[in-house]
Amino acid sequence: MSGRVGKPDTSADIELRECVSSKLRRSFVMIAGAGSGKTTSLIKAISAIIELHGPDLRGRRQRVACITYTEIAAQEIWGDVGNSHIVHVSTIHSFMWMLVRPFQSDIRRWVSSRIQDKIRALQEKVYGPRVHQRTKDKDQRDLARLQESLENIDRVQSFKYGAGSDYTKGILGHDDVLRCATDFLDQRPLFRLLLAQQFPFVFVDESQDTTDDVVAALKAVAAESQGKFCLGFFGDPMQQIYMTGAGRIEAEDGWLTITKEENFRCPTTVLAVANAIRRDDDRLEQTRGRMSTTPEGDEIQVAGTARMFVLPADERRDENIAKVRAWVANQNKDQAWRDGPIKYLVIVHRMAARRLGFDDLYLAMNSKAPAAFKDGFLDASSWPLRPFMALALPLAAATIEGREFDAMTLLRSFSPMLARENMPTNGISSLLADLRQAAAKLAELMGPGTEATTREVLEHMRDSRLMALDPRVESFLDSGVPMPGQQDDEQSAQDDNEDASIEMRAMDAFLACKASELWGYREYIEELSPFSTQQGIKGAEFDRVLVIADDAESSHFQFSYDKYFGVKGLSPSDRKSLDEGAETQVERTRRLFYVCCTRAMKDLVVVYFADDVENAEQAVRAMRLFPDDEIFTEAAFD
Ligand SMILES: Nc1ncnc2c1ncn2[C@@H]1O[C@H](COP(=O)(O)OP(=O)(O)OP(=O)(O)O)[C@@H](O)[C@H]1O
Repeated sequence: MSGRVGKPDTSADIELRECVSSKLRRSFVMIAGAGSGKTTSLIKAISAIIELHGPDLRGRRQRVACITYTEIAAQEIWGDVGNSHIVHVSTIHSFMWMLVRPFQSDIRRWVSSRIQDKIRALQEKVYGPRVHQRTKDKDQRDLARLQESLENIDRVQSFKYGAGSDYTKGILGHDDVLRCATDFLDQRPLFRLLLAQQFPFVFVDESQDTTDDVVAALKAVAAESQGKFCLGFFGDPMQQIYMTGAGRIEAEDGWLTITKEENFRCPTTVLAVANAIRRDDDRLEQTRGRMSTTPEGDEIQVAGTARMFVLPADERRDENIAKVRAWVANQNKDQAWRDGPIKYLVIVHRMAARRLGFDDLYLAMNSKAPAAFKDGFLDASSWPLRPFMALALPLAAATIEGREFDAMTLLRSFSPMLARENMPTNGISSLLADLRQAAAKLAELMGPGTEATTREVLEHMRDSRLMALDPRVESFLDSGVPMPGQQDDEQSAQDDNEDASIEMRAMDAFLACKASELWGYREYIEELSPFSTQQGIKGAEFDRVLVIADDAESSHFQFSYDKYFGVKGLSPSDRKSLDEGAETQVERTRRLFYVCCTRAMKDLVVVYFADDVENAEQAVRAMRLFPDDEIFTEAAFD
């Protein structure tokens, strides 16, 4: 077990232990700031449950459910609780799928009605005057496909959860799984009872980004099984990153609200910045800060450093970042700042994309692309990317590196040719030879430095049946390469605000990208590069953090550092949002900035690239987030 279980108890840990140990179990909400040890408390509570109720739970074949945000976090927490089989740690999607999976005939009914809804939506769709015929043709093909799926749904033997929904093949995608499970929980008392009986303890980490529907569904379970079921949400509304997140979750009657005052992660200088950022939001103020132990055994506060640079948003960005690093290395007498491991947090990938060679891919999936593409680009979950992440890249790598066993394992998982129902009784060796040849061709197409496009790779995967593609991908492959003038132009896509046109434009750009760009993208996504997205570092911590605030290098509609720092005024649409009581880019950027700054365990440097440095410097000083003498411009390098 890692050190988290062994951390000293806080008063919150004691309250939590009471919730889980008493005969009448109590649900709770733990709301606390960054680095306050929420995940640590969660792990300690699970360990307490194993200790107190382990044999009882085993006897009744019951388990503790712990829901986390990513598979990586799930593995870490499971390791922290000693890989105990009484604990089921997973993402919300995997958890929900585990619950619904046994109810295959109910799933079939649900899928039928979902297809009918989609058919109705397409039939009732009204097109703007500028939408191109190609978009309408694509919708007609999608409609025909859905109608065919509906006719064939009874032939599906069993439904599975997979990447990208494909109903005819019995695959439910991420969205479907959540919708299906929350519908079941909402409409079926028996389903709620079953959840409570199988999992008398359900804990949700990073609960601020759990959707309202999931929160409501779990609360409904708790309401019906009071005393026997313990539901716990661990979260911080200030760390909500996704627009679909529930934010602050309110405790219900009889629930306990647990708070934690301290921050155990950040040194005092960084903690002061964190508290200042929150001053403009919920005013939560954390105490203590990171401690270290002297050789004499005394605990002392770690000061660390927190600095901000305002630099010109010009072509010298890279050069200036190198200067900042060298300057901090000298000031801190810490060589690592010059050439050692530091973590760059970039708002979106543009900056990383340029440096890692996936600029076209970045533009296709971000510039004027549908919101779902942009969001899904951040964690590689968007459907056009999935065939590459799941199969094309790992299979090409295994083939190039001669890892036969890995290549075969991938083919077994993905190729419909090797599915049990398609296996020939004889002639397997020629089938395998065909697949090997197809894998070799894929490696050739994907190889670094080749000119093949993502379209060519996807067509090859489809034609050689290396993988059953998502029908949405197939639909775009079938639409063919746009002829000059055939593409819905940017302006018309925007004017009509037509999702279908925007999606088609983005897909045309995506399918024209060089497939080899995906290697750099994967390196980035898998955190093999020093860059991380500001959205992707939930729960993480690093010694040295460099946050890059740069609106020009991003095209993300959700965030604007210029507006947050007060350099740019609110737009009419921001004002409209404010009038309607909705949030603006300012609140969202503030939360993102908070998450970033609070990852630092030692040193924090924020570099803000601004068009008008003088004006930006004044605005930043006026915000009083950093002490006056810790805000610098290029003059510091002289
Ligand atoms: N009781 C404690 N005593 C000392 N250190 C602790 C304690 N609880 C947590 N820590 C340390 O504080 C750091 C932050 O803990 P943890 O990741 O659990 O916080 P968190 O609230 O989940 O953070 P965030 O919301 O920012 O992701 C970790 O390095 C952890 O080891």
